[in-house]
Formats: sequence, structure tokens, C-alpha cells
Amino acid sequence: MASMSVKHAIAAAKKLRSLQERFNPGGSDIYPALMGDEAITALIPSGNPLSVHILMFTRALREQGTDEQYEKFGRRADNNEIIGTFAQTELGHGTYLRGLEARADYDRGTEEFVLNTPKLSSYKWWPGGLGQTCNYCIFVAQLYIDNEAKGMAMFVVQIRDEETHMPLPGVHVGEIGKKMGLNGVNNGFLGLKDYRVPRLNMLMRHQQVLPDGRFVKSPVSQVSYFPMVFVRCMVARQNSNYLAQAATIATRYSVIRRQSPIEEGQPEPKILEHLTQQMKVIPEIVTAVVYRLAAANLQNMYNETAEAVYRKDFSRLPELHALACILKVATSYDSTYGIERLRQACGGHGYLTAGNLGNIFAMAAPACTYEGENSVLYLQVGKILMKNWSQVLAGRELMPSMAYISECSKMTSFPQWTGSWECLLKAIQYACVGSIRLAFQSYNARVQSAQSQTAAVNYSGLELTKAAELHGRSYVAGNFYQQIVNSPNKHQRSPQFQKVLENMLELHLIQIFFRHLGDILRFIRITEDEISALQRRLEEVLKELRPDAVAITDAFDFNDKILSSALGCYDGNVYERLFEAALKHPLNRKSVPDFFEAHLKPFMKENADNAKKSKL
Ligand SMILES: CCCCCCCC/C=C\CCCCCCCCCC(=O)SCCNC(=O)CCNC(=O)[C@H](O)C(C)(C)COP(=O)(O)OP(=O)(O)OC[C@H]1O[C@@H](n2cnc3c(N)ncnc32)[C@H](O)[C@@H]1OP(=O)(O)O
Ligand SMILES: Cc1cc2nc3c(=O)[nH]c(=O)nc-3n(C[C@H](O)[C@H](O)[C@H](O)COP(=O)(O)OP(=O)(O)OC[C@H]3O[C@@H](n4cnc5c(N)ncnc54)[C@H](O)[C@@H]3O)c2cc1C
Repeated sequence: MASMSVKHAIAAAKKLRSLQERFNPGGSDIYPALMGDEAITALIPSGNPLSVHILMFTRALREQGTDEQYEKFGRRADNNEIIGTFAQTELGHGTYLRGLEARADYDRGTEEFVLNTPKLSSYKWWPGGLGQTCNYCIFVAQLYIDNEAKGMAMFVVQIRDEETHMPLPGVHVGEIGKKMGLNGVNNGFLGLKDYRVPRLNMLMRHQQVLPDGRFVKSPVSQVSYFPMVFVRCMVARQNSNYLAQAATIATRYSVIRRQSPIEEGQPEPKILEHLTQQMKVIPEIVTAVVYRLAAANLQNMYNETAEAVYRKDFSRLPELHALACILKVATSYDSTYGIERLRQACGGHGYLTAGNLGNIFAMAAPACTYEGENSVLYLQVGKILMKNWSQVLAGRELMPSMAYISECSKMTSFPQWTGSWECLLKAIQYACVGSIRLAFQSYNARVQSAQSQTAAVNYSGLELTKAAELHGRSYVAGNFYQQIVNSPNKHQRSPQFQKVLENMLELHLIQIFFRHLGDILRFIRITEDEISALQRRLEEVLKELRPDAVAITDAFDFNDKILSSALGCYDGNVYERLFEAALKHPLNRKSVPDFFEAHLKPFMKENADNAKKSKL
């Protein structure tokens, strides 16, 4: 599996390189184009062992290294002459970066760093491709000068000989073992013992160690987190893709499969005619669209911020960090939930490997963990919301993506309920701001009672998480609303297409409303009649979108090879493909399985003999 994945990954990397040369020679960002070609990521069902090389190793060299270091290492990495990974997480630490144990001690006598993973828990553990594929890595370690800790730093470390691929002296490297998915990625472990690298192997665009050992601090320490921000942006797009693939499969299957008459005496309908089936499938189609649009927005913001950071303008980093966290969390949580819901919507056949829904789930699910575990990133956003609420109380302006918080904070009560889209969107935003206000009261009370900020964050964690989740909902729904209702290219859309988009907006807003009804009712008075009216609208808009479900998922444009699913094949020959897949199973090569003579027959015979004896 690993060698097949490497073979496919090399083909994908070649394609990526040609895309880069075509789209912006020597430039960096072709990822939107790349992501437009889901083949690159979906055709390697066991995961891409070069993902981290492409997404993190090459970018860290470009963004964290000096121009000279890029010339020495980055160009070769971009050209895939060397293959690297991003080795930050350790066996003992992943979230708490200040707790990382790997260390880099500067030796001014030789102008080298001595790298060590002092304990088993210090071993790097998880980096993609580290086990077998990579010959280099970005090694993240605590920097020490004269045994004084200076914070985290990144080092270019060669771990295998470029000719023989043998691990170099002082390097202990290997595969961490089988996972619930992505088993073609060879996530690895790495131990270093007194491993020396030249001073210029420390990435020094933002912080430097001079030959005499003097340390020049980064103007903004968080810029070293930038490689993670990029992948969070990619995860938002990638997981919306996974959800779109699953939605395509489940939709196509739901218009092929017939089951259970709706009216007595009527023929069995397509299962998508059942309202409850529509409620399982159609909202996931819309969620995939909603997150694809939000991820595209985020990608643009990343590109703008990356250019600003290159000009040493770090002002947009906090907003990008907050949005990258919230979208990475929301997309990975909702896509994972949605893919499982779509699998269940396909009955028993959804559980077959031939349906590929299990593998899509296994590809999507780890995104809730890597690149910042979701609950931790929610707390990150919760902290940022506390800082921004202090700004609101001080009458200061907020970052654009949080402007609604200022607006809602000025409302003494929620306006008359109308049930319009604006009303539904404002209700979600108003509930979010109410949650932020309550969280701030708890958090601030703790800080005022002399609790540390870290402790106050922990003990207010449930309210901070709620506020962060509602902020994510507000941002995503607000972005979708703007794209559908106020987009500058709205007039270029046909009325029919605009109507479909508006139906998707109606469904998304009502679905989020019902998902957070409890949170909303905490701050807004809504009558039973008003809620029942929304229930009717929900049923109505599902019915309206039913005829468009196949067309919308066809528009995702995943071909059969990418979907790799007997349930989602374009020609609809589901049963033939399921049967074809079944006959290919190794157990069907023989009429009588080997285990019959070896195990089953003796077992049954022994039982029969015992039964006879007991009768005597
Ligand atoms: C061949 C072609 C194939 C290529 C194409 C494939 C396409 C596929 C696309 C996508 C699929 C993705 C595949 C990816 C594979 C898997 C990759 C996984 C890689 C990893 O997992 S790398 C390791 C990731 N690890 C983490 O994320 C660690 C998480 N922990 C943290 O981020 C931090 O520890 C913390 C944020 C939780 C805590 O930080 P800490 O320093 O302890 O303290 P704080 O007070 O919280 O923060 C201090 C200060 O900094 C601000 N801040 C924190 N983080 C950031 C940031 N990232 N950016 C900017 N600012 C940040 C924070 O807000 C605080 O600010 P303040 O002081 O309050 O103002
Ligand atoms: C498929 C996959 C690929 C990966 N690829 C890479 C890679 O290429 N490079 C790399 O460096 N890493 C990689 N990782 C590692 C990944 O980044 C870490 O798993 C992730 O950062 C979480 O760290 P951890 O696993 O050590 O969990 P921990 O940090 O130990 O957290 C465990 C649990 O503790 C709780 N928790 C932790 N901190 C807090 C807190 N502050 N507040 C409240 N609760 C908390 C959360 O519930 C969390 O889930 C990968 C992981 C996976 C699964």
C-alpha cells in the first residue's frame, strides 16, 4: 500500500509541479487550482505520503527561511529533488508547543546546533512521510543558547542519505504503525542523538542566532506558527471536498435505491422521496457548498496575509489565525458528522468498502485532530473572542470578520421576529454575542479573582467553546448570505440558478437555527407559532431542492474514478457494481474456503460427536 501511495503521490507531485510552472512559475500558491483537481488528493485512497512535503516542508522553507536558505534548500524541495516533512509533534506533546522537549543547543565554537530528543517522549511522532518517504525534515525544537531557553525554532535536518536512503548516524527513524485510515502516508517517528547541523540550518527569516551566539528575537513570535495556519486553510477546503464526495455518492444512491411505499398500494419510491431521507442528504449537499465558499474566502485571506507578512506587516495575522482555527474546526467537525450521516442514509450497502464512504470518513476524520486538535482550537478562538469583547467594552473597532459582534453589542433587545433570512442570520449572531458576553462575565470574574489567564480559560472552557462555535456559525452563515444575496456577480446568474442558491441559503439558515435553537432561545423570545412556521418552511424547502439534488452534486464534478464508489457511479448500475466487487473478494476464489477442512469441519464434527455421546 505504501509503495502504491508513493507511486501515485509522485505522479501527483509531477502534476502539481507542472501546475505551478503553468500557473505562476516559481510562485507559491496554486493550491486553489490544485484543489480544483480532486484527483490529486482523492486518487490516493490510503493518503498522500507527500502531502506534508508539499503543504508544509516546502512552504516553511519559503516562509520561515531567508532568501539564501531558500536558494540552498527550498528550491530543491520545490523541485522535489529532496522530500521533507514537518516534524513538530512529539510522542509526549502535540498541542502544547511550549512543552516540546526536542532541543537545539548552540555551539558557538563550531557554529553548529546540537540536536537531541533527550527522552522517549521527546521523539518526533506523527509527521507525515517521516517513516519511510522523507530524507529531510523541518525539525521543531526548543532553542537553547548557553543553556538558556529562547523558545521554539525550526531546523532543516537531513535524516537519510540522498543516494542510499539509509538513516544518517545519530538518526533513529521509522513508521509509527497502522492507523484507522491514511495507511499509505507512513507517519513516522524520529529520534536524534547529538545530531549536529550548521548554524545556517536554523530557519532565520524572522529570528536569528548570530555566529557569536547572540539571539535576535522574532518581531512577532506567532509568525513561526504560519505553516500550521496554511494547512488549516487547506483542511477547510479539503474536508468540504470529502463531504461533497460523500454527498454525491449518497444522493446518486438515493435516486437509484427504491424502498418502502409511501402510499399503500403504490410502487416502492426512490428513497430520496422520503422526507426523512431528504433531511439526511440535502442539508449535507448544502453544507459542502457553504464550506467550499467559506474555504475559498479564507484561502484569499491567507494569500493576502502571506504577502503582507513577507513585507513584515503582521497586522492581519490575528484575524487570519482566528478564522483559520474556526473554519478548520467547523469544516472538519461538520464534514466528519455529515459523512457518517450520509453513510447511514445508504443502509447496509453504505457499510460496504465498495461504497467508499468508510474510506472517505477515514480520510476526513483525522482533520479533527491534526493541525491543532479541534477542542483546543475552539479554546484559542474563545480566548480571542474575550480579547475582542474587551475591545468592544472599550469602544474600539474590531477586525472585519468580528464586526457583527460590535453591532449586536449595541442592540438592547432583538427586533421584532420576522423569520426573514436577515432575521435568522441576525438571530445566530445575536445568540453568539450573548454567549460571548456570558463567557466574558465568567472569564473576567475569574481573572479579577486573581486566577491566571490560562486557568481562567480552562475553567471558563465550556462557555468559551460555545461562544467559539457560534462565532463559526455566524461567520460561515454570514459569508454564505453575502455570496447569495449581495454577490457582485449575482446579476450574471440565471433566475433559475439564483433560485436554487436561495433555496440552499434558506435551508442552511433554518437548519443552523434549529441546530442552535436552545442557544437562540436563551437570548431571543420566539413564539411556538414562529418556530412551527420555520418547521413548515424546512419541509417545504427540502421538497423544493429535491429535484435539484442530483444536478447540484453532479456540478461538484467528481468522476467515477475519484468517487471510487459502487453506490455513486454515474451510470447508476449499483447492483451490478456491488456484485462485481463482491465476486472479486479473495474468499470467492474457491467454492470451499480453506478454513473448512482446517477448522470448521472438525469443530462441527466434535459438536456432533459430543451430542451423540450425551444421548447415550
Ligand atoms: C502531491 C500533491 C499533494 C498536495 C495537495 C494535497 C491537498 C490536501 C489538502 C489538505 C489536506 C491536509 C493534509 C494535511 C496532512 C496532515 C498535516 C498535519 C500536520 C500537523 O499536524 S503539524 C502539527 C500541528 N500542531 C498544532 O497545530 C499544535 C496546536 N497548538 C497550537 O497551535 C498552540 O500550542 C496553541 C495555539 C494551542 C497554544 O499556543 P501557546 O503558544 O501555547 O499560547 P497562546 O497564549 O494560546 O498563544 C500565544 C499567542 O499566539 C497567538 N497564536 C497562537 N497560535 C497562533 C497562530 N497559529 N497564528 C497566529 N497567532 C497565534 C495566540 O492567539 C496568542 O495571541 P495573544 O498573545 O493572545 O495575542
Ligand atoms: C493523521 C495525522 C497526521 C499528522 N501529521 C502530523 C505532521 O505531519 N506533523 C506533526 O508535527 N504532527 C502531525 N500530527 C500530529 C497532530 O498535530 C497532533 O496529534 C495534534 O496536534 C494533537 O496533539 P496530540 O495528539 O499530542 O494530543 P494532545 O495535545 O495530547 O491532546 C489530547 C487531548 O487532550 C485535550 N487537550 C489537549 N490540550 C488541551 C487544552 N489546552 N485544553 C483542553 N483540552 C486539551 C484534547 O481533548 C486533546 O484531544 C498528525 C496527526 C494525525 C492524526
